[in-house]
Amino acid sequence: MGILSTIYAHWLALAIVSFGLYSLQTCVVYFRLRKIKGPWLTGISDWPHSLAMLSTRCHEWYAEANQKFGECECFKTFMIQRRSSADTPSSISGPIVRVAPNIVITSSPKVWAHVNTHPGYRRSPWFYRACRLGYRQENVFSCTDEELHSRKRKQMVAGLTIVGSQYSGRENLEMEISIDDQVRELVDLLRSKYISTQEAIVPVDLAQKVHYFTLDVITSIGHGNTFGLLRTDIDSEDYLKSSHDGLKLFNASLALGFSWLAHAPVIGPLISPSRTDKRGIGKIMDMCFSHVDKRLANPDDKRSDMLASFIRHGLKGEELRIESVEQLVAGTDTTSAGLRGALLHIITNPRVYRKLQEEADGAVRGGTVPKAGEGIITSTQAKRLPYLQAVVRETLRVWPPVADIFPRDVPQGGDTVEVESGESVHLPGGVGIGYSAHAMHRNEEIYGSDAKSFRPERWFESDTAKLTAMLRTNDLTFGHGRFQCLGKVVAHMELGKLLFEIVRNFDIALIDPTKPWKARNYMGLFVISDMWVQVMEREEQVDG
Ligand code: HEM
Repeated sequence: MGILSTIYAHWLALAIVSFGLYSLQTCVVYFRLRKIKGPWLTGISDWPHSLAMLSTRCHEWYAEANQKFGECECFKTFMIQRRSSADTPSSISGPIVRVAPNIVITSSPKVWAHVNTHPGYRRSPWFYRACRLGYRQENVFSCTDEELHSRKRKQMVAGLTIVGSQYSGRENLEMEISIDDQVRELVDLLRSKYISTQEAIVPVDLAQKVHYFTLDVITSIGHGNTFGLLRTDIDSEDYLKSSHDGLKLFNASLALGFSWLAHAPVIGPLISPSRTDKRGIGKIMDMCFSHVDKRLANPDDKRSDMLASFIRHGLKGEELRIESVEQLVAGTDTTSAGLRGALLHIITNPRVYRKLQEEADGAVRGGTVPKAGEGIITSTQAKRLPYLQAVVRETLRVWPPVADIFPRDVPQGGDTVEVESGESVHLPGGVGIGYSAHAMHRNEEIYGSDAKSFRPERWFESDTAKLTAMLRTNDLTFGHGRFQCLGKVVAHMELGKLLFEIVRNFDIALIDPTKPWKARNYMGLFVISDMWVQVMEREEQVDG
């Protein structure tokens, strides 16, 4: 009797055994984390998490989970203390909740810092492998192998920093000049084409122009050549659409559990992004690869940019090519989301807008920054403007530009983590633990009862201990420890310079305040569109 006829003869018995084994496995997985609560079905099924990812609002789902289900047996004392305390905040975020049978998330800065520094935790392959850009090609972000990741970081860190930074790399000498050029391009573009007056409104999609800006910055500091999107004011090659199509596809395949197919033999090479693709990430790859190849073909090129630094530090061949694509993916939607979030909060808060303009005018009058039209504010000057810096911090807090769970696998043998109240929780080995950005950065325990509101003044807190806790938590928006963002210096430079130059030159208002923008979360990155605004020249300009 053949194998098929044997299966046919015993199909019922086989079905019962399979179901029994599946149920047993589900129970075992469920019981490992039974003390940690989560939304309905998350203890036995990945579907609630998958649906949240497909909804493109998973950051909100994570935050709600923390808020509603943070009361687990492990935190009994924590919750009782909070409930009986006189200043009980209206919303308490539970420090650890379950979002899938084998995954928990935390809103505790203490736990998240521990997870990112304690040896043995490693990036969870189910998430990070889905961030590979080509067939089985690791980039620094997708890397789950600790040794390879650490080697890559060492080779790349200098290219993404500047003279006098914490890494003191004298590597990317042209970085600030390149960013200044793009700030100037964006201000000129708004001024030459999109100025509204009291007689006529000229709508402009600020989300799109900001994306042109970040893409031109990255290609300029990265490859020494911009796409020229701001100069031409058109994305004729569909770079934006290509990268967003790619993100959508990555997000859907991860949510539906198919992303592993892209690394499987035979089928993987056929479906992974490739430079021959006409759209998506493949198209972006082709453009980046061409830049790298041109540079390698001309070893006499004396440019001092990110690519030159990567080459000097030993990146070569396919690895160099793929890292140049990764910088583009990591450095555009992230900073774009930060800039758009800042601009939206500024233009919808008249008090904040006015205070920023007053600070800018005062700095011009005091001669500490260049007059409008005579130069772009330097990064050092921007860092000395306290209200501007408070607005940047407050934006990153209330609207963390990168908001996925960034899961790590707990070391084999498990680990015991301690939350802020001092209570300990044991996490079994192999369980994934991620981060709930919106729950952490809007936590009333850390930031006070108005934590959900945009109030830059909170950063002038006089209680030193409270301020220190706030600053430490806020710094986590760029990751932590050995996984911390490599582009933090670049991002801060873009934020400080562009926000200053926009507010000192223009008065901006939304066209339709009931629909400020469309924002969708794909794998933690925000694709934002339709941020229609009117831009007016400022009536009172300071002459200096
Ligand atoms: C406001 C803007 C930005 C935010 C909020 C941000 C946030 C983050 C976060 C949270 C991580 C850590 C992810 C993890 O833990 O797995 C990260 C990693 C990374 N970021 Fe950023 N990022 C920003 C801008 C940039 C820019 C402009 C670049 C490049 C020019 C960049 C390049 C990278 C790279 C290469 C990594 C991977 C580091 C590693 O794996 O060791 N980021 N970023």
